Amino acid sequence: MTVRLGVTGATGRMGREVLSAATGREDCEVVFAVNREPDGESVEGVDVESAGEFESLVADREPTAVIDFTGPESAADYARACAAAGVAFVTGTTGFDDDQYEALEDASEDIAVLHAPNFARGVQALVNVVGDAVQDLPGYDVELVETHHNGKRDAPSGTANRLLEEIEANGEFTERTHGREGEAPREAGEIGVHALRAGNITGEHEIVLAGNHEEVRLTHRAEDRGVFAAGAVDAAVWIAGQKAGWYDFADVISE
Ligand SMILES: NC(=O)C1=CN([C@@H]2O[C@H](COP(=O)(O)OP(=O)(O)OC[C@H]3O[C@@H](n4cnc5c(N)ncnc54)[C@H](OP(=O)(O)O)[C@@H]3O)[C@@H](O)[C@H]2O)C=CC1
Ligand SMILES: O=C(O)C1=N[C@H](C(=O)O)C[C@H](O)C1
Repeated sequence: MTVRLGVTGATGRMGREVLSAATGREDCEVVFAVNREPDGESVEGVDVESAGEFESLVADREPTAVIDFTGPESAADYARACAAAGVAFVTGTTGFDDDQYEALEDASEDIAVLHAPNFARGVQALVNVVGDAVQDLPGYDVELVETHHNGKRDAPSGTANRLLEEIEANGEFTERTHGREGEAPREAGEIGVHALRAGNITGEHEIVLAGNHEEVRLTHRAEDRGVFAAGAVDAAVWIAGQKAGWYDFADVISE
């Protein structure tokens, strides 16, 4: 079966990569792409249409799934529109507030919704191991450093927040310290969280565990945005066969 894809945020950094990844595959077809202000542009041979046309494009072109990399407010709106139209929704957008995230969760009652703050397979592996590392090293200090390009809006990154959930799962760490300044020494139960924004860096996440005169560093470095786009297209192809519900990238990888 060929999966019919709609793409939002088509002229953005990730939208362009998604179009490049999707148009190079035989198991999917891009049936439309939209951006907020497209300016008559085409990306990878796909005409980019106005976001205002989204609902009529969905009705006319009948996508199986929509892939979204826009911003939290628009992703929540697209989730609602996809739910109304019965179209599966895959989003890699990060930086949601509680209400926006709830809109995605509500949509998953009617359609298949998959949200992943990071579509790199290596990040999923990091998510899988970080909790074990914390568990195996009780009493060690843990700090997280994430580094991204200077155009990124949200901090800490969505991936950092996901990793922090894993680190906090066993209850040893209860307080996030964002950045660090002043005179007080580090306290037990504290995780330092540091966001760097510089140049064109695609995305790096490092967890430092230190104690007992030793240190462990777990690092993921994305070398190219194509890795995220490939994962998002894999997710959209996978979700085409799924019933309404909430999914994450681990569900895609585990099959
Ligand atoms: N899960 C993952 O693996 C990854 C997630 N991300 C996340 O994806 C999101 C996008 O990142 P990135 O591509 O770098 O950001 P960009 O700012 O480069 O791209 C976002 C695009 O969405 C467009 N846009 C904004 N609002 C709408 C709307 N209502 N309808 C259609 N298009 C809209 C923007 O248009 P305009 O410029 O005109 O506003 C822009 O072209 C971020 O939240 C980021 O954190 C990024 C990389 C990987
Ligand atoms: O905005 C980005 O670029 C990225 N955002 C995601 C995040 O917030 O975790 C994933 C990746 O690190 C790139």
